[in-house]
Amino acid sequence: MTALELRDVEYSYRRNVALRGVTLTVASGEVVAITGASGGGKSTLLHCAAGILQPDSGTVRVDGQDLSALTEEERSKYRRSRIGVVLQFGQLVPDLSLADNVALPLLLDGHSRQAARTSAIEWLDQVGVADEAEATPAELSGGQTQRAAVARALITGPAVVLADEPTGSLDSRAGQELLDVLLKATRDRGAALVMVTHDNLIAAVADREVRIRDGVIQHEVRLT
Ligand SMILES: Nc1ncnc2c1ncn2[C@@H]1O[C@H](COP(=O)(O)OP(=O)(O)OP(=O)(O)O)[C@@H](O)[C@H]1O
Repeated sequence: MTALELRDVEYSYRRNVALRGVTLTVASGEVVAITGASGGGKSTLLHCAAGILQPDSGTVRVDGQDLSALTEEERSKYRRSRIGVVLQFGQLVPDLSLADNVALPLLLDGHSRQAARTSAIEWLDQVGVADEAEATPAELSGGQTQRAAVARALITGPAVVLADEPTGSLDSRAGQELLDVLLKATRDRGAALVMVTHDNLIAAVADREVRIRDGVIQHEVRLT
């Protein structure tokens, strides 16, 4: 089943053209690494796929839903439940505990505080930081907070997880561990995983590598 489909997506920052007609289809359960030199358009592609940026033209479908067909309010609700996002760092709310950070998407979707926290603590356990549930991000390592970011991205059961340099702020060992957690969590749930990376480690575990340059997909390599 197709989890994510970008068709002829174009995006410009004022006169700076970042994507020049990108078409990409990712199946449920597939792991795709987006690679390429700096400035090629990797992050812009990810932000369009996440519904954070609206393409100037072309369509983005997540789990069959055309994001541009939704109102802004519908889109943000859809994004929250069907799209998980993991960034390089700094994604968690600094004043909230890990448990409250991870519970947040469920609270915003109207779940009770107790149900949201119970689920958050289960998720923190799955990503290996349940003992740190009541600590705030500043009290923890980069690897621990990134694990919580993975839990927060997955707690709503998204069809697609989009990760922008998820291991970029970590040393190689913590990076490898985070990658293992991210791959397992998405595979267990059959979600598609699309990761932007400079890291060969990530490209090596992906099913497919998509290289982008000057806003165009330069080539795709199936790795498995
Ligand atoms: N907020 C912005 N305003 C104007 N131009 C931007 C903005 N963000 C990105 N760009 C430009 O869009 C193009 C694509 O940038 P993008 O960040 O998507 O590339 P990238 O491949 O992710 O780069 P990097 O690997 O350095 O993160 C570049 O020319 C960049 O300068």
